[in-house]
Amino acid sequence: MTTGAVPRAEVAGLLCPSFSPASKSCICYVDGGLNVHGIEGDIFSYLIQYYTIHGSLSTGANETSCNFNQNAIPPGRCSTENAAPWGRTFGGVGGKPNGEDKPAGGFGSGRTFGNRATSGNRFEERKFSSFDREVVDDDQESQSNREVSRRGGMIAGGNRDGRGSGRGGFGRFGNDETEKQDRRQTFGGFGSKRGGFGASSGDSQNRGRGGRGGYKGSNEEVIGGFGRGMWKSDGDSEAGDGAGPKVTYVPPPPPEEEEAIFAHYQTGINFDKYDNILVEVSGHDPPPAILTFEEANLCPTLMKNIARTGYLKLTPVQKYSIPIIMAGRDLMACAQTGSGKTAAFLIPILAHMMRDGVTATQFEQQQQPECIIVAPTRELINQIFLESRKFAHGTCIRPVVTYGGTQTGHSLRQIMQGCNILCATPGRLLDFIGREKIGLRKLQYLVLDEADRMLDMGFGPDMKKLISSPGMPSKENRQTLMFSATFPEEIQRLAGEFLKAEYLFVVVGQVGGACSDVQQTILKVNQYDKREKLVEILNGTGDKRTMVFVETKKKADFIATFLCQENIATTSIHGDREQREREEALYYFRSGKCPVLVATSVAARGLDIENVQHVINFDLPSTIDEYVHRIGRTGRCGNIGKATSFFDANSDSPIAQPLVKVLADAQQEVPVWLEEIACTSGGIGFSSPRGNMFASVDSRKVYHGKENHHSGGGGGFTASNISAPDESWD
Ligand SMILES: Nc1ncnc2c1ncn2[C@@H]1O[C@H](COP(=O)(O)OP(=O)(O)OP(=O)(O)O)[C@@H](O)[C@H]1O
Repeated sequence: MTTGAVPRAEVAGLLCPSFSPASKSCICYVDGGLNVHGIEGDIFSYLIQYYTIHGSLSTGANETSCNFNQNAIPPGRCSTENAAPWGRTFGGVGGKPNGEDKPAGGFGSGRTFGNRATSGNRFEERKFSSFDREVVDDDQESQSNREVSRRGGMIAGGNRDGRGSGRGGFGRFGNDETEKQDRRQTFGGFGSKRGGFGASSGDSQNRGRGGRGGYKGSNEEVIGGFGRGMWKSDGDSEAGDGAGPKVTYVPPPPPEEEEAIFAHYQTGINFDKYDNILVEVSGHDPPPAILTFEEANLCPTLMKNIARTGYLKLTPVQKYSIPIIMAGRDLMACAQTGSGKTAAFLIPILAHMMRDGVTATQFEQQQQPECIIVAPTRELINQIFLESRKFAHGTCIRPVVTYGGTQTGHSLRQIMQGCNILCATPGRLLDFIGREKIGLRKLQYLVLDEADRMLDMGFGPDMKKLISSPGMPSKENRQTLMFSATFPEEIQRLAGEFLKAEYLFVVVGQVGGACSDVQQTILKVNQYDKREKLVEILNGTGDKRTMVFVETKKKADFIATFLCQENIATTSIHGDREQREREEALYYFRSGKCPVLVATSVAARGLDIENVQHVINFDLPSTIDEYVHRIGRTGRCGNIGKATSFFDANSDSPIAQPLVKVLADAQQEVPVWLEEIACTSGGIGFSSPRGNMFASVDSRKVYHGKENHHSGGGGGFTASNISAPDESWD
């Protein structure tokens, strides 16, 4: 596989075990599945995609470009002599890129990818070549990383210290534990191999630890903490044992100008229809709902902030949740995506804090927040933080955010300046509690947003750790609030551990129901035709902001690359991208510079992006709850949206049954063929724990009535085997 190997030589910044300086070439071969051997195949293919998307590859003394000649394999030869620039070789059909007479075979004649991806036979360095790298400024410490980023994440010339967060993604490349075998087989060179640089393809703990890694920069910040276990959901490698790279990314500061702080988008034509949705409150002695903000008896500053945010009317979840929270009750609330759950908990919490005269205390070594909010993804927790800033504006209450993938020193400095509301992802929160930077003595409110996700297998252990942390008030002595659009019964049961026995359960509409403002279309498209169909749809929608969901991180990059080649301005977000890149991707998507965002499930929940008009499930998710969250990125706050899902009968049949139910419940057209598949498939073992059962009731009633809602397709899941997805989210 490798001949004349000179270890640690580089190919375009990639350590290439087979690089020979004499011939400036490396020997490698491409197998039938398009796995490139000899230079860490998966990583290599990822690099190609990466450079194609980010287009910052340059060639220098220690760099070379590679081509893979499909006709000459195995083995194929890659060399500087016959190489076209990388950005131009991807996607060819085993021949000459774009008609040029080069021996470059391209990388596209695999079983699934490639043949159809080659209209131009060319990936050019275009719109995304620099990604405006200066948008977010790093601090001094991360100078070298800045260089890394400008160049697209890799540095030529040897093992650079100070890679910092670098291309941490490689560390986990190939760790797609949940990637389905069938998909792997048809996915050509992307996703069939495990491992990679610093990868630990094992369990989720290792995933987090080995995570972004393999490199250790000289300027690493060694951080003590709870040790390995706690990192499993964090997804960055500020590891407790100092083995991971330092994370140096400092996010841009939040806006200070009032106009930006209170920026919001318009409610849609269906906003008033929220009033017609049935709301059910279960539990003892619930306080009555309020109909207007005035009835909530909020202090003038908060009222003013609410008005500036553009809220005139309460949404149903707010009508019920605000008085419940203000009455000091624990709450589990389930309401459709985009219907204002964030404000439903922030407003009453802030109302209490303002009433109690809470003020931030600066420069205390250990901050004691009154409220902790946790959410499963970095972008979501940041969004919640920005919302809390709106409502707290002009008061002495200080919200702070901290999440993985960002420099801890920066977060700590923010916290030290005073912290009343701490918005955090779980790994980072546990770290700070473990390091006694955050104390829990004053904690009154614990909020789990996307609570079903926070309690499932992925984050559940972290949440348990959190509630048993030293100083954590018992559930009797704190107020615990849980919000989501989906609440599988098993998760509801688990939630009991966190909530007082007499908690209230508010259900707006149906638990797990899709937002009825989203027009859902299911298309039967087989694996091989998906890309063509995607391009057809995107070409027909012009500049409409569209999110395209795929199943794996690698595929996200691949599809983004492919769309770029098709001249569709696209960016991507997934857990193998650096945090800086993730935020840039969102920035470009939000601003409309890249109207298409290819995403994994990391972007499925909570993200509130204005004007997302279309969600495309290129791959259907494996659970119906995930489907509901994904399509909920559009049709928010009374606006209408569209969701199109590609259904491949070979792999998606198990979700047919719950899908039919979701469509029917949302008064959507159910294709006859889908109903037929649903009838024959049964959905066993695939759907969410609730299978095809859509409880519109509090699961406590279910126990009392001894009903069994797992018949007919629940698949016998228990809470502990609700799968953690492909992503490490936190
Ligand atoms: N009462 C209101 N009036 C007008 N706009 C509102 C109101 N409440 C919330 N919004 C806006 O609606 C949008 C969706 O709210 P939010 O993100 O809280 O939804 P969500 O229910 O948490 O959705 P998801 O389930 O996807 O997390 C936000 O832009 C928010 O500012």
